[in-house]
Amino acid sequence: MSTFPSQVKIVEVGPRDGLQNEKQLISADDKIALIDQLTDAGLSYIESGSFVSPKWVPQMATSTAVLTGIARKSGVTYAALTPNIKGYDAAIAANADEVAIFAAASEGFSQKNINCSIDESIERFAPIIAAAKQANIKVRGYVSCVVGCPYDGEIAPEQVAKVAEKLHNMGCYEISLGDTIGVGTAASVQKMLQAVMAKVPREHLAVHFHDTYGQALTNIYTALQNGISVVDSAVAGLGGCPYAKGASGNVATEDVVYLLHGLGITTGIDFNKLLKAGWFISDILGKAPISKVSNAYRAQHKPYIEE
Ligand SMILES: CC(=O)SCCNC(=O)CCNC(=O)[C@H](O)C(C)(C)COP(=O)(O)OP(=O)(O)OC[C@H]1O[C@@H](n2cnc3c(N)ncnc32)[C@H](O)[C@@H]1OP(=O)(O)O
Ligand SMILES: CC(=O)CC(=O)O
Repeated sequence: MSTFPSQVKIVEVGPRDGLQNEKQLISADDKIALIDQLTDAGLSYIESGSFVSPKWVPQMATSTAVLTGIARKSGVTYAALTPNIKGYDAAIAANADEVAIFAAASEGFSQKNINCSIDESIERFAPIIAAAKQANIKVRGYVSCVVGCPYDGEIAPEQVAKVAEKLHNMGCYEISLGDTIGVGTAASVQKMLQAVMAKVPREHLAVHFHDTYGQALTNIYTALQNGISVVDSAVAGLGGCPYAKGASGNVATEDVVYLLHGLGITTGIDFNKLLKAGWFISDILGKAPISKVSNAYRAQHKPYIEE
């Protein structure tokens, strides 16, 4: 217990990772309403869009409208994904507070996801880092497929460490380690974290688990035991990647907050407002949240815990 951080920052990726794979196009207004509710619930970091090719990810074509339409709250970071300098310029024009670049630990996924090799992707990111440095914009880095890849299979922890170190050395202030297809277990995640922490200090690491095999909370617990204090999650357990067939949603923010609060770890999040935000977007999508916690509260308190 004593090794756990006393406070955890949740990076809410629902409006981006959560929605990017939804076939039904969600309007900018609905995305704005979701982000505003998440802000009101106390999330301090909300990945609000993605400036990628709309031909590749049509759902994210509203990102300029979304980032320019939200009610910004002081102290909250509204970030966006940027694969190249074109995306960076568009994100900054839309007032993104921060950007995130995204590499992969596997060549197969890098090719399918961003149409280039890992080394080429690092080259494409260099101008983003340079421009962001000049503009005083922080850059977050992702490494996808940190345990397994839908194309290349099992991924060696040393390969993850190599890519994470590259992103860290080139100027990313934080590296988010993504189990894109959710195959990790406590044992494989521990091995991967050990290899990465030998190259990048844990203070600069975040974890990003998809829950395909139901292991996400256990894997987060493993990361917390390693002193990692930044966790990515998506409200209502939304999510999936268009280039990782069969991968299910991100771990639900509701489930993560329930775990953290149960451990006495503070998050600054109003749990009830978070539940409401999850039901708001799930109603629009026509399905219940993929969060056991949220469904349990709904069943017991109909529809939420009334204040
Ligand atoms: C694990 C995860 O969840 S990661 C997130 C999910 N995955 C993604 O979002 C990846 C999406 N991938 C992509 O958008 C693409 O692979 C890219 C843009 C990164 C690279 O695609 P490429 O086809 O190699 O790009 P290229 O530079 O050749 O440009 C092709 C077209 O895309 C357009 N384009 C390139 N970058 C962008 C951008 N950032 N924003 C909008 N359009 C863009 C170009 O203008 C060009 O348009 P045109 O055909 O009308 O002339
Ligand atoms: C960029 C991401 O969304 C991280 C991942 O799931 O691989």
